[in-house]
Amino acid sequence: MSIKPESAAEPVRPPRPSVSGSPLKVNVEHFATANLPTRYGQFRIVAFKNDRDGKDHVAVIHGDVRGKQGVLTRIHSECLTGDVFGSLKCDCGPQLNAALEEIAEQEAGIILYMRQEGRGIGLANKIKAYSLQDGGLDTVEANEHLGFDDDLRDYSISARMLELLGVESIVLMTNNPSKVEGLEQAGIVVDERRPIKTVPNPHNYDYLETKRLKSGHLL
Ligand SMILES: Nc1nc2c(ncn2[C@@H]2O[C@H](COP(=O)(O)OP(=O)(O)OP(=O)(O)O)[C@@H](O)[C@H]2O)c(=O)[nH]1
Ligand SMILES: [Zn+2]
Repeated sequence: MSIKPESAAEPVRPPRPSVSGSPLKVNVEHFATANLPTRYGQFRIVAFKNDRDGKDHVAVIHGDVRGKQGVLTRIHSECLTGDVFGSLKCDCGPQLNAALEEIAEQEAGIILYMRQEGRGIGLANKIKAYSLQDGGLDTVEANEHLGFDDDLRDYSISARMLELLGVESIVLMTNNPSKVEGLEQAGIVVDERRPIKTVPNPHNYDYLETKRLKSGHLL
């Protein structure tokens, strides 16, 4: 039986990107578009294929974004535990809800849902990192203990997706300055960063504090 990286027992290193280096060369293609009525409002969902990570990334779009400037945009990294199961260990679920709500109120806006689970280390490795955090390590130390950098994400695929959607510039909903930097390095015009606020809880307080102190998040 072949074991894919995300289910491997030992950490498997994804290709080293990233934000601080030159943007990766990647071909991204539109694959399919469909209507997506949601409890937040009417969206369209666009699926893309790329030749780099083999993952199906999607854009969830409200209104007409082509040719527009200052399009309100959220680039959300997949978090199965937070987005689907309502985990209180992170702020991902509330951030995704807030972004969908806010974008549905705009004339036009985009959520890129990027399959960069665990800041790029994959689901199984993230759970391994969680088990180390159960033992007292923080989120950065746990990644390092497993032999990964804190953040393996690259924003080249996101940038190509935005180009294919035809947006001229974006307002990015994020607290993470390296996301802005990564997108700009990949050629996207970011007019403005808009903070995305959630209410901390006792389970994610230390995690958010580590992101602020060690990862430079503007919380
Ligand atoms: N490796 C690892 N990944 C985590 C952990 N907690 C959450 N994640 C992942 O982190 C990603 C979200 O990254 P964050 O740093 O919270 O936020 P961000 O997307 O960089 O910044 P914002 O735009 O402000 O939300 C998701 O892919 C989660 O699965 C953890 O303890 N370890
Ligand atoms: Zn999360």
